[in-house]
Amino acid sequence: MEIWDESDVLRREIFRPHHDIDVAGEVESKLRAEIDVARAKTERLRGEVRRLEGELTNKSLRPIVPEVLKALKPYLQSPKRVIIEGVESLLSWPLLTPVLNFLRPKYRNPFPIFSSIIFLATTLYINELEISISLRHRCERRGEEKTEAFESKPPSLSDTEISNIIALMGTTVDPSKDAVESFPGDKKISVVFVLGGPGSGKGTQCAKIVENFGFTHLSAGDLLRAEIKSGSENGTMISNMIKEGKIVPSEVTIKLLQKAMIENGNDKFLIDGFPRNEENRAAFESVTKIEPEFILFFECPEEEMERRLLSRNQGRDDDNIETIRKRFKVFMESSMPVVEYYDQKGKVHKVDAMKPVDEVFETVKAIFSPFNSKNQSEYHHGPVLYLPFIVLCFNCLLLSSSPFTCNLSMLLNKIPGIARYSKVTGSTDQPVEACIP
Ligand SMILES: Nc1ncnc2c1ncn2[C@@H]1O[C@H](COP(=O)(O)OP(=O)(O)O)[C@@H](O)[C@H]1O
Ligand SMILES: O=c1ccn([C@@H]2O[C@H](COP(=O)(O)OP(=O)(O)O)[C@@H](O)[C@H]2O)c(=O)[nH]1
Repeated sequence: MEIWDESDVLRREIFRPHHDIDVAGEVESKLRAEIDVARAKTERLRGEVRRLEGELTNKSLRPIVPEVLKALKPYLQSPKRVIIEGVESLLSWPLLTPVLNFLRPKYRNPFPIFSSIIFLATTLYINELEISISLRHRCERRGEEKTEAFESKPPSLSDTEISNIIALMGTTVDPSKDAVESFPGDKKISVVFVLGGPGSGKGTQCAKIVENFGFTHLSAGDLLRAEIKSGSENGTMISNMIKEGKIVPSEVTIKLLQKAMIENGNDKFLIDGFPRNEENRAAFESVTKIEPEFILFFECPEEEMERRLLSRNQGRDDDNIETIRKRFKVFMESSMPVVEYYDQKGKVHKVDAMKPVDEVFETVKAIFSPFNSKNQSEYHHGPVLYLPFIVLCFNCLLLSSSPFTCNLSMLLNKIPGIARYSKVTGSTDQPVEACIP
């Protein structure tokens, strides 16, 4: 706590003498924005670090040290923490342990390997930060845009890198917490992924498919926006990612999709706007064990999508020109590979989304025809749904025929309350006693 409070002093001590750089002000606020985005992930990774801390004392885990180093990078995304932990690690670095032992006889470092790793990771991170900051200063001197210079070497990992690390770490989701039930084993779930650039008309066509083919529409973007509104602990992180047009970590989106599917209970789902990258796709398939029936892919030029998004008027934070351009870039770089993956498997149905809404739906209808229309599917279920009613009618018929009435009366008479009712009202044609052999 003492070290944390003195972080500003420490930061100045570390950066100023060597690099003549003031990390306060604009650079720091940029870093803080990055920290906000990374906070949720960092929380989870911190748990992992604690687990690894214990496990690293076991010699058999030493070969994974380079991987642990990599995994620690996002944990060190906060410069404050980097410095504080750097200093802490330095103090507990094994080479210094004898000195410290001499100075403070009670001092013992229980995790020498882990401390070394933290120290190395810290050094690496500070180097990266240093490069980024000096790059910014050089560009500033040349009169270039400050933000561009900064963004050219952000001191954080990309989404894909973070996702890879999360995948590498394996257990970032605590199974005891927020566990999602699995699908009922006997139920065959059909899933269609609806993909296309932002504003290509996915949501519009999904609404029509729901009306005509009895599917349930799950928009990953809508689920994420609902999660923000619900005040969940991931809300700020999701909101920042959406504002930046970035892809929310798979574990968050998949958990929301899986929950919505289980709660809904239907067996046919349109999943709109997901998977958005290869990692989303692989994680969904491995978590849910569901392979999509096919992919409905809306092709639309960027100028048209841009025009549509700017006139969408749904009050969305990300429908502004700056974020729209970022979303287009993410779509081309991260989402198109998913379409290509399924295309190679012969699962993609491409639809020209430039046409008017109804014409687009004509093409969509032809693709969905094997799924039967909603009415037909209700018809198939008809006899099952009406079974109780049919049985009731059948019973009424039986009551009106005397031999059956007799048998039925015999049965009813064995139930005291009903027997009395039957005798008193004389609801059968013959006296009840006469029927008993
Ligand atoms: N075929 C179309 N022609 C013209 N405008 C369309 C068409 N399809 C959708 N739109 C409009 O474009 C905007 C974006 O459509 P939407 O379905 O929300 O896209 P997405 O879900 O792919 O982001 C909406 O305002 C919608 O009314
Ligand atoms: O699986 C998903 C779906 C959406 N998003 C985020 O939600 C935003 C809006 O997505 P949506 O599908 O609602 O809108 P679209 O971009 O298709 O117009 C995206 O830019 C992403 O930031 C995400 O991270 N993962």
